[in-house]
Amino acid sequence: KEVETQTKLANVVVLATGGTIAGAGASAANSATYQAAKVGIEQLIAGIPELSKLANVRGEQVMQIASESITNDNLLQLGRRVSELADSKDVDGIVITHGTDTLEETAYFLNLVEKTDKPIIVVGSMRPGTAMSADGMLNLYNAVAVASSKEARGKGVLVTMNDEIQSGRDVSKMINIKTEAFKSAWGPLGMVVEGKSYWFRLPAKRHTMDSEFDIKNIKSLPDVEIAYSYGNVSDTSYKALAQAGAKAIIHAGTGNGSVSSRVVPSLQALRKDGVQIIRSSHVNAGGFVLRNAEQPDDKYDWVVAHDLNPQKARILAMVALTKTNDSKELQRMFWEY
Ligand SMILES: NC(=O)C[C@H](N)C(=O)O
Repeated sequence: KEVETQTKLANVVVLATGGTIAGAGASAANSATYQAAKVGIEQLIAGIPELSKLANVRGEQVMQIASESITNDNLLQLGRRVSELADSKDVDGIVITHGTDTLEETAYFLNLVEKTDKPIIVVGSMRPGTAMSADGMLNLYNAVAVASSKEARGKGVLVTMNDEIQSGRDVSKMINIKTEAFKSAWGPLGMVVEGKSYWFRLPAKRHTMDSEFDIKNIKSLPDVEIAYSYGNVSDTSYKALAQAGAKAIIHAGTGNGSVSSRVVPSLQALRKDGVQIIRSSHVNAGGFVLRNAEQPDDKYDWVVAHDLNPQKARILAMVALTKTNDSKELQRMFWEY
């Protein structure tokens, strides 16, 4: 009986969505030229026999796309399936294989809306499985290792890339050609080595069980768009996005989410018309936008995204707008999540 309990393996479901981890190239030398989303989940799992020592693993192909093409409907579809599995008592952990281009967005979305403390791990690769030194196998092995561990419970949605365990909220694709592509301004939470995880810190922001958002109550996501800022920027894109129906515009600002004097009047006018203006920063290694520091946000009734990069700010804005259109409430959410 004792032996039986000791060797009881966790049940882990791998939900496959495509990406380079399911990619295939013409030759082993093709590490960057290949087609994403080609290989099915059964084949990926069969390629790593060592998984069977970590957990009882089964796969499900939810979609088969390159992650740059993920839509809001795809996010909702995936989120609902994760939620169903998390509610099942036969499932101990969930892994999602995903393209790396928007992996940080999906991971943050799930971190906000999944009401579970079971491990949810999002994983991708930078090289297709057909390439020399492909990174997908080990990344997926690590993801299953973390998903099947008790220590990963209650830590929010996690990402395992390059031997690191990152918070899905903080992590971002910072480099697009190296296998050490994913980093967080605040550092990884831990490491996973030879199938064992080593933890060093915990996420500080609200997530999953402690979140006020629930995928079960989200029918659709509102239109939130991003406008990129730079020297000599004009208001053309901001106005066009609002005209096309954006409920909020994420200002992907320079530096501290600063706003060019050329576009300030237009952003004020858009806010008066009901569009939420959310100031974020597009600096590479981690923006940090403070309220009323670069612009009088109180006076203009704008929101700041704090340390969320523009693409993560879009995710939180969409989810938040399913609950409220009050700018003070939105700002509270941007501080708390
Ligand atoms: N490395 C990758 O997965 C990139 C690919 N374009 C994707 O996001 O699906």
